[in-house]
Amino acid sequence: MSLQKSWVESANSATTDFPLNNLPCGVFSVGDGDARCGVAIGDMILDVAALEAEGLLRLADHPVFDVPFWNELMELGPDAWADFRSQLAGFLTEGAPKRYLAEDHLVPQADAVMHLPFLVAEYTDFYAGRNHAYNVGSMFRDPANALPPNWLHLPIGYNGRASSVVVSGTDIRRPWGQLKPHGADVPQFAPSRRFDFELEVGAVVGTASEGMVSVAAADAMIFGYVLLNDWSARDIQAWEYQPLGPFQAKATATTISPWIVMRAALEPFRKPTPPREVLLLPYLTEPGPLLYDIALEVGLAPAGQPETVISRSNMTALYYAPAQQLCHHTTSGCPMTVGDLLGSGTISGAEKDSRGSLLELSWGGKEPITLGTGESRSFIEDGDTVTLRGAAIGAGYRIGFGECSGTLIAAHADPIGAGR
Ligand SMILES: O=C(O)/C=C/C(=O)CC(=O)CC(=O)O
Ligand SMILES: [Ca+2]
Ligand SMILES: [Mg+2]
Repeated sequence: MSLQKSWVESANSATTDFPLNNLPCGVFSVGDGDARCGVAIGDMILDVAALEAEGLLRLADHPVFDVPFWNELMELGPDAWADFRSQLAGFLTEGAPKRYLAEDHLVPQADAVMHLPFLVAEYTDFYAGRNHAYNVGSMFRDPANALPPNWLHLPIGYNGRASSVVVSGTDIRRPWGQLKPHGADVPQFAPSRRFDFELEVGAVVGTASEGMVSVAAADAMIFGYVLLNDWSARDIQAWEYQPLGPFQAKATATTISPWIVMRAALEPFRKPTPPREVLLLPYLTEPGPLLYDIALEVGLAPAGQPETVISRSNMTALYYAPAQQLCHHTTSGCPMTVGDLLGSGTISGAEKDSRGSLLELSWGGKEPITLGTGESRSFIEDGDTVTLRGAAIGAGYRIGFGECSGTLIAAHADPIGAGR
């Protein structure tokens, strides 16, 4: 696939995240205006809510963009998603006769504030990166048996909190929690001292299900993907997680990118999951390539300082693809809902500088990393900004997500106003 040219000049650059091939879905506002659905094109946003309101864009017999979230388009299903993309191409392609209709509805991204792009119905986080699972298992448990016995047979997950999901740019407050420092006899209630990020891709479920669905059907249910940072308090996690898994450690916040990249935009970049180490049960086998070649990176910038890229990874390091996770999620008959968000699990590569969390990069704090500024980090410090970026790289173009960024701010001095 090559670059599809647009008359929006900035969309034709090899460095923009948003060429015509992409057309990702976001929600934006300008000044005091209402939040509305828009599509990124180069350094602009096409106001699709305005196009629909003027009768220039029509997807159903009722409006779907009269609300500031994408769930109503998702609900129409995959045929409508494809129809939407082709109607947009009719406005934005180089030489498009309908150019003049779209020109009035372009807004510079620089003037816009981005909001959560969809109503997050429910949020599940998986543990599907083999290197991450191996590393965490080595540190938290037993290096000789780092992978739990079930790990190579099923995608492990836990039910997270949809209410924790925030859009890029939202400050994250360092949480308090119950934790038990190494060597201490009793737990304490204190601000987390080992606050971390997790580099993940989130799958946005666009079609509801009842009963079990196959892996192939699950793949078709996915509307698109976001970058996702599952902020994690490692000290709270290490103390609380047995036997039911993460709870408060991962409930503070989950940051997603402002743009949902639709599945169609990623089709040219499909890649298979890595070779199986043990045969999967038939229901989980991969019917065709289910991952995408998406280069990922993490930047960390101390307050007022330049950023250092501290990790480079790729979505292809996942052992279980989102479609396998979604299929497994439905095995119990669990109904999936439009707007369900599935975190992929932390995507760590095999190399040291491709690890997707500070827990791994600093090996539990034993090997702090050095930033370009000369400072070192074991975990995130107050004022640090962590930014995830990701893009599938084509010939002369890239399909990106925009930045998935958040700044850690100091813990409340006294979270329940009761003194310490
Ligand atoms: O092995 C554990 O105790 C769990 C570790 C995690 O970090 C859970 C998690 O969020 C899964 C992931 O992002 O891969
Ligand atoms: Ca996670
Ligand atoms: Mg979370």
